[in-house]
Amino acid sequence: MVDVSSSAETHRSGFACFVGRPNAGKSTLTNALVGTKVAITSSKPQTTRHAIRGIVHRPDAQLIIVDTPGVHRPRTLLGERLNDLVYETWSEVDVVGFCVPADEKIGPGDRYIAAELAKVSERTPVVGIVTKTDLVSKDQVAEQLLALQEVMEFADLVPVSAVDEYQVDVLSDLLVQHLPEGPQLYPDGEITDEPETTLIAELIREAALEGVRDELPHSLAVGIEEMGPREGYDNLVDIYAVIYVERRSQKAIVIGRGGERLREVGAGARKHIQALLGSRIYLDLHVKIAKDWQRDPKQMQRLGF
Ligand SMILES: Nc1nc2c(ncn2[C@@H]2O[C@H](COP(=O)(O)OP(=O)(O)OP(=O)(O)O)[C@@H](O)[C@H]2O)c(=O)[nH]1
Repeated sequence: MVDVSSSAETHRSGFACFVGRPNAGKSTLTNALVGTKVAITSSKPQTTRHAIRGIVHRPDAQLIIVDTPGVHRPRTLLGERLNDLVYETWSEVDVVGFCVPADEKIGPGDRYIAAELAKVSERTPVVGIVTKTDLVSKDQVAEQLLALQEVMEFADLVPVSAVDEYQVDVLSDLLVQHLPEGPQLYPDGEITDEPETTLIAELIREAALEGVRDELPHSLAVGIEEMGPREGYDNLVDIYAVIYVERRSQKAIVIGRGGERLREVGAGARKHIQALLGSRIYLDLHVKIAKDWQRDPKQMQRLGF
């Protein structure tokens, strides 16, 4: 079970994706969750394999819903074997929503997805979602929930209707409860075509602050020096980033004994960046001392402030 007792001030942020056979209602549900207030354009720069489908902005959380490459497309799901990228995405997001429509019998397609999902469910919680409840009776919804429960072990089960907006807020709460604590990653409002590097820098900053927030309050910034797909590779993005600190002592904290901490920072950031981009990344992290960068307008600009 998830912890619902945490304080109201806790802010969570992270990633989710929906899976389910074609027509299960994934896109409609994403739109219902995101709502109309925040219009989300699918930001899909070159490096991004799977687009961000929507961002749920809440006072207490930010939930970024990403595509699973290959899985959302009709046909590939039943016909072909899922590729490695799908498993990677499933293990990189914080929670997966498995959608099954209320008005169709659970079939081999659903069982196939469930069996594949079960392989990652130890790492990533899976929420079972019965969609389109407005199309059937209450009894049928109950039956479908029972049937779904048989298919695999779920972290939570919930019936929803995107059309009636029935329990969409409940689903939002459930998904958010599986996210780690973290700050708002995207600004409110529409996504522009610019923020990919901003978000990546923020993910690295978050990972760098993990556990040492008190020691490194605001004196840490991240700059993305260079980023792009590696030539000759189908699915690999190189990212060169610099973590800027103000003092030698802070540099030592970030790097840790024998570089151990920096490796952890890299691993933590990589997981979420891969979830965001939908491709493998090579993350080159350096720590530099930028003395008093907070007071230097030139440096501030370079760091995106
Ligand atoms: N009645 C009703 N219809 C719904 C609901 N959600 C989705 N639909 C309809 O179901 C159909 C499929 O919905 P999508 O959201 O496109 O399904 P999807 O899972 O994203 O489909 P793919 O992109 O093919 O994988 C559409 O015609 C939707 O209008 C719902 O809550 N109630």
